Amino acid sequence: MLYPQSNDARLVFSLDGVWDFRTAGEEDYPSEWIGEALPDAIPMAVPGSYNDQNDLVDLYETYGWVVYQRTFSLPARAIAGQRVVLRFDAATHAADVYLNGEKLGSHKGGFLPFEFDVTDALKAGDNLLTVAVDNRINQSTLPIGNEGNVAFFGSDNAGIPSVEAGKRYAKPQNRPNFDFFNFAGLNRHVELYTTPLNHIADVAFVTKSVTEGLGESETGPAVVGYDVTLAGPDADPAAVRVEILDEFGNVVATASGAQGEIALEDAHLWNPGAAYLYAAHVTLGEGDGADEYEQTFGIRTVEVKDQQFLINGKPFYFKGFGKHEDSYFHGRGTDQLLNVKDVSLIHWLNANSFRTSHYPYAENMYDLCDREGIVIIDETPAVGMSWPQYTNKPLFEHHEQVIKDMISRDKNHPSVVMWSLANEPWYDQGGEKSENALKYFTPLYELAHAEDPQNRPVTIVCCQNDYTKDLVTRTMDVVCLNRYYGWYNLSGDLDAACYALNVELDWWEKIGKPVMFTEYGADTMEGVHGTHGKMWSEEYQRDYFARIDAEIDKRPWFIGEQLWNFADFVTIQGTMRVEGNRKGILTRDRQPKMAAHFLRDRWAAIPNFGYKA
Ligand SMILES: CCCCCC[C@@H]1NC[C@@H](O)[C@H](O)[C@H]1C(=O)O
Repeated sequence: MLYPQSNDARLVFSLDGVWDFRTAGEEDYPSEWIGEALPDAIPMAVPGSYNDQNDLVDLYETYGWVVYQRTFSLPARAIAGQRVVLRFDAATHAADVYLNGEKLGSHKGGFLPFEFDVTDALKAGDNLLTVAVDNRINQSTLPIGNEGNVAFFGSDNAGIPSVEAGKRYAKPQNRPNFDFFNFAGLNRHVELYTTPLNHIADVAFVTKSVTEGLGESETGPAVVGYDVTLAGPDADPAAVRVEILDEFGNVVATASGAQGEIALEDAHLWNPGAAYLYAAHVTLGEGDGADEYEQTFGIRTVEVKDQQFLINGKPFYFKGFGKHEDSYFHGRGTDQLLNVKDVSLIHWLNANSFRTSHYPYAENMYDLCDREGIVIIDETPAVGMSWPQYTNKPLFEHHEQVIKDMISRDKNHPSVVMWSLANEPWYDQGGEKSENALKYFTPLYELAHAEDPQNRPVTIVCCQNDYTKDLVTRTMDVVCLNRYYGWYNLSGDLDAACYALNVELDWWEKIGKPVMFTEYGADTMEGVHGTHGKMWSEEYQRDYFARIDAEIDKRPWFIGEQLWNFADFVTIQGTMRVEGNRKGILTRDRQPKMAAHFLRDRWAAIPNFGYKA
């Protein structure tokens, strides 16, 4: 799905700003709100989660529907004869969309874009846009919500009559089976855009070959494949032209036709830490009615081979973290200033990568990472899964759609090097053997490979299950481990933690796949210290990474360290969370804890390539 773009053939009208807003409740929203002005509305900024934007109404505890509304008008001369499309970069978690009282449609899933052709639904003058958004999560949504139970890390004394009576009495509420606050609403940009009737519907770029071994500033022959998808009553593939522009805007190659291959003699490769972006200027037809779209792309290859993760044929070492889209006031809302600041902090830390834990992030961040040479593991919102899900067919079908939509949206980003199907699906306990999980995830693994024109590696991020019984993780292209030796187990004892880690790594060595950490860490309250740093102190977090890293350095097939987390972030309230999860090496307002300085020095000495070669 192409991102909206203004150019000689297209216009974009942003609908960001302050909308009208009402909470509606868990059952439904009043039908009279659909086509009339919202009564007693409060202001609500878009993009942004609604949860933190108002202190008169407790929006933190909202459960069910809220309704956003605004009017807009478009210049008739600007849209005459054009398609007009209404696009939501995301609406969390489900949305019903109405224009001038007529339902345009609905969308399920809170982290990927969806759009409606509104060409025939628009009227002259003011148009009334009403969007109902439902924040409920359950056993059939991604992410997973508990039903009639407690949230992940929630506290309980099940079975005690009074406690059970209290749980029955409690008002209906979301019980996330995941460890981040369920920020919701129109978290991302909303826009209208135009295209000609015959238009470019999608473009895909694939690096077919490069000159391997090129130094980061060297050039050499490369071949790029392209595929332009058209739409419209008489869109003609023979009318497609492609110009490839280098970073200075010089045309370095041209092609015609909707599909083909382009050979570049002096190609600059996209490398971690040394990004090089080309722009493909795609046109359909000429003169009035012509369409055009400019798509950036990078020339690079990605491959798993001999227990190494190769980018442009060189063994890459992941240095970085899991992150969240999470910030004061904005909640999970797109905050491009924070994206720019976080990228600067990734550079300051001498890191080179992150995982989009635990959902696809806003496109703006991937664009930034493309130009800054930061590597991304792109993850679906499948977090909190367990044995009830592996036989849930409607959920499986939703999961398939999410994978297709995520790959369709992100396929051209050179920064994206691997797809993560899920975070920490739970396998054992409860009697579920992971055979059901294997039957659930194997088709999704194959789907991700099939959907991706670049056929990137596919993984699943595994939780601290019994790895000897985990039939799924070992089938992935890369073994991604979330491990907390010295925190959730062997707590405070880093000697025992390192011993246990090595027992497990000895086991993985026999599996013969590349292995990396996608989570490891310790909750840390900034300002808590000790000469013999105990848990929650800054010294303990630093010592934790120093000791664990010394162990993984001994394993040549251990290809990366993405710790948990880049920064502190908000979760549900609970006995194990102090204003959220404190495993950040930065505070939520992005100030470094002691471990950040340790890691900055460690990572300065670890090259992007060849660390273990
Ligand atoms: C036994 C519990 C295992 C929890 C594994 C650790 C969790 N992984 C997923 C993340 O979203 C959580 O924030 C992290 C944690 O709790 O800090």
